[in-house]
Amino acid sequence: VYFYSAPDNFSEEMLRGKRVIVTGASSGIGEQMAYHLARMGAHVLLMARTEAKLQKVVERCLELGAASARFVSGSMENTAFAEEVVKEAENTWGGLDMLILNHIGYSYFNYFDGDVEHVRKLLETNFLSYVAMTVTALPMLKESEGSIVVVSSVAGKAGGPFIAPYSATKFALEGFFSSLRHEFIIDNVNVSITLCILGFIDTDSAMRVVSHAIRAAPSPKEECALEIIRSGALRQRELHYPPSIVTGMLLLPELHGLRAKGTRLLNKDLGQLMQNDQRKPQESVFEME
Ligand SMILES: NC(=O)C1=CN([C@@H]2O[C@H](COP(=O)(O)OP(=O)(O)OC[C@H]3O[C@@H](n4cnc5c(N)ncnc54)[C@H](OP(=O)(O)O)[C@@H]3O)[C@@H](O)[C@H]2O)C=CC1
Ligand SMILES: CC(C)CCC[C@@H](C)[C@H]1CC[C@H]2[C@@H]3C(=O)C=C4C[C@@H](O)CC[C@]4(C)[C@H]3CC[C@]12C
Repeated sequence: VYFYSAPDNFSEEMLRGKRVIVTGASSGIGEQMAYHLARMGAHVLLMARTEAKLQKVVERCLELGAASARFVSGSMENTAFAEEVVKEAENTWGGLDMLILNHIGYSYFNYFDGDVEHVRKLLETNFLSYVAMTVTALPMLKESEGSIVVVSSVAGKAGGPFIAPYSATKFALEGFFSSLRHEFIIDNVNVSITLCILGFIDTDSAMRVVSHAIRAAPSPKEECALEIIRSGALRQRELHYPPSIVTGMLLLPELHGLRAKGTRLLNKDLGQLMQNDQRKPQESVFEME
């Protein structure tokens, strides 16, 4: 009750002149965060693999009023690149105020196919690179008493069907960063850690992967991006977006008791989805509304 009634004293001025890294900023929620930060007058360093897309996002950021905007392209499958991105911030700004960790590698939405290498690669991209960036950025963040923002998901709080590898990487983030937060408190390290628990958001990639299988209406990526920045600036421990996911999460123990409900999938759509697989969807898993 205290958490949700905490005073909302956010002002966009809080981001003016701040030096912010946004990962996975070439599309989706990361791209929208870059635009909000630009409008607020922050310095932004954007990261993703596709240079052509990043170039366009940087141009738009400059039009919107960013104090400065630049990008580094490369893949976060490689932790050496994670360190390189933070070094770039050090070289250009000599410091850092906010590290927004948002990128993810490609996930399929289907029965776990037994591909252990895919799980390893996803853990490297979605989890280990977050750890590597945090380690390299920590001296600068301690100096500025800055913030780390970690973008996670409802799938990082509860298991659901068809997202086993992805869900594992998001659970790993929760374990690592909530443990680190305790250490910061013990050591009086004034660096905030905000974990963002998101529900279904209308980004192109999410819509491509699951819109045919999930009936729930997705929430808008623009508003989602703003809420992430706001919660980071306010140094909140967790963000839940959209707010409706809180009810779902409070009910989780009950849902588990009834066998993993909560995802409202149409059996009809699911049948279609699984056609390639020649397997029948297990109706019982998806019956509850
Ligand atoms: N959309 C949703 O429904 C939900 C999203 N989330 C979380 O929100 C965050 C953003 O998701 P969303 O905006 O939908 O995702 P997108 O797929 O739109 O964006 C992912 C970003 O990561 C980049 N990326 C992909 N692979 C790599 C890689 N190997 N190395 C570096 N960058 C990479 C992509 O650019 P490029 O391809 O150019 O590298 C892109 O900029 C994620 O953390 C996700 O888990 C959580 C819950 C729900
Ligand atoms: C457990 C219940 C209370 C609520 C379940 C809500 C379900 C429907 C929501 C919660 C988290 C969502 C997934 C997510 O986090 C990120 C991605 C990656 C993206 O590239 C493709 C879409 C995907 C798989 C989302 C699919 C929809 C999910 C499972």
